[in-house]
Amino acid sequence: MTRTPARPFRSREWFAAPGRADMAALYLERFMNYGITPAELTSGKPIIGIAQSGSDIAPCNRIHLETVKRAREGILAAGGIPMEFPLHPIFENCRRPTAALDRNLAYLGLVEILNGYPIDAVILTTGCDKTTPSSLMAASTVDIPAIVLSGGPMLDGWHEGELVGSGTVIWRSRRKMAAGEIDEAEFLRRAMESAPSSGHCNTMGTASTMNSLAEGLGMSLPGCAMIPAPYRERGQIAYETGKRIVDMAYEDLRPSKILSKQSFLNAIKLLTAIGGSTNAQPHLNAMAAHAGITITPEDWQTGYDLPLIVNMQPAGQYLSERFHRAGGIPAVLKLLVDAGILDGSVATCTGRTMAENVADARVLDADVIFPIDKPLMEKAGFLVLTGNLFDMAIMKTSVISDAFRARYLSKPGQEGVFEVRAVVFDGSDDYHHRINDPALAIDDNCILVIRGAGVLGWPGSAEVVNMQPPDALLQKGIQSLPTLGDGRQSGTSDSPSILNASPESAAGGGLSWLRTGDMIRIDLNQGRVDALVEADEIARRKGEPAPPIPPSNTPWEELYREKSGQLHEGGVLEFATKYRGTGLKVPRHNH
Ligand SMILES: CC(C)(O)[C@@H](O)C(=O)O
Repeated sequence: MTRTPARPFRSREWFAAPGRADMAALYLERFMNYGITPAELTSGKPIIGIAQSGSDIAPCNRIHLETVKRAREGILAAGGIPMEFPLHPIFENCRRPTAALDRNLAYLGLVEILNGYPIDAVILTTGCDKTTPSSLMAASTVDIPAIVLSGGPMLDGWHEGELVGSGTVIWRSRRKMAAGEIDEAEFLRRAMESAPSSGHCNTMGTASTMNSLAEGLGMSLPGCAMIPAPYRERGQIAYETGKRIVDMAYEDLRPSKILSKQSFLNAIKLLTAIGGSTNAQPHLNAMAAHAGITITPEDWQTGYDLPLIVNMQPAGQYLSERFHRAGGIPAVLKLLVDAGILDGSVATCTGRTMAENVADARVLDADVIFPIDKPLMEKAGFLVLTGNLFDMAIMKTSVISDAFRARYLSKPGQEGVFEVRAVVFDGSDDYHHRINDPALAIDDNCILVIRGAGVLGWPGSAEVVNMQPPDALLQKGIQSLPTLGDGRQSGTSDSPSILNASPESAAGGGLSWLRTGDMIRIDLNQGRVDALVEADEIARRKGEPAPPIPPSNTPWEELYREKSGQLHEGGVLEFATKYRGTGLKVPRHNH
């Protein structure tokens, strides 16, 4: 039976090359050198790209060297032709000066590949933090049928009978080491045991968050996000994803037909329910911007009033393997749709609505997924903040500890309001160099502030705002101080920082004139953070030299700085957001 695609496949423009038999021959011949026959390429079957994000330097995604084998079989079984190609690698832990540089670079590269080659539809292999947003940003720009295949998290990590989650264990052990409770060898053992298998972070860090949100946006098959990388179901969903993308190619089911304002609002709400990463804020904004959708600070605030229902580190207790067995993202979506919190009518890659996809999903472990009316925490979303130091920053309220609440947020008659003395650091070298300097006299009336950590400053925006207190305070049992910065922090961190402050210091934002010793008033009820500095003094300081930032060290750093916007708008290459649907036109011949 021959199937007629809803829109002629773009690969026909290459391999049938109407009126240009010479070009068709040139396009066809080199694919044969690895065994594809001209008959296959001219048969009218869709060519399905597989954007391979795994490699030795992208270990969180390395599982995709395996998953794509099953994805290829799914593609072939459904009547498509697979063509695998590399995505620029992104490895959050290791990439210096920051992996944020790679998100926009991988985006650019993927756009050019999808646009410039005979690809009719694409599987986006995702895993580590930024592989998901960069791929989805590109899919929106090109707007050919696209589906996310997550690589999945690692198995749960165990150390001496206790769960140890990747990332989270690093920040917790770092504090223990500074307090003199563990040595370096024990630190490494904990880190190693938190990462027991292939896959990305097993906590609700940025990787799990972004893959969960891709599922929540309807861009992956239901259940895809949380299947641990080594599980048999991972190979099975790779096969199903391969089959499904062929159908999507025939149906011409493109990202623009799936992604809507409503689906992004759903994602913001899902983010609260799962206790997801603060990095989701710039990434969701970036994905929306490339899809032609504006997400405002008010839209972000709609997530604040909602409950946390997934009991996963860093906000909760468990890790992803247990969450998967508890029902994973489909079970959470089902609860949220049934409670009327999510709009279940949104489109998804299955061709069905979100509500239809999750109709049969169930919670299988009540210790991990809580009911909406008896959640782990009420009002657990990101608090959106503004003030004289920035236009927008966020605070992840689900990680505020009882000790932090008692110390800062519970002053009788003034709940949620506190004043603290700023100790300002210019980047993390400065922080590490001076944090234990007794001359700074840091105590628990201080807020640690880091600047020069944003898009322009670092460059790229670094995960540095979860600064820990000086060793002397840790040794006295003070686990955290308020922190503020124009950078990001790890999604695996349990620090209730005020972060992603934007515009950043290097763009002339308010943090640029802040001085050590200034008092800062934080009013969580009003959503404000203000330095208590008179207007004429602020004006005087603005005339002084700006805080130092390092020069660009590579050509891309320079170009990235020139073209990227601020974090509250997603930190995207701003000129790029006007390009949408580029794949609907086929570029002219090259010879
Ligand atoms: C653990 C990392 C590297 O910090 C990141 O992956 C995140 O979760 O934000």
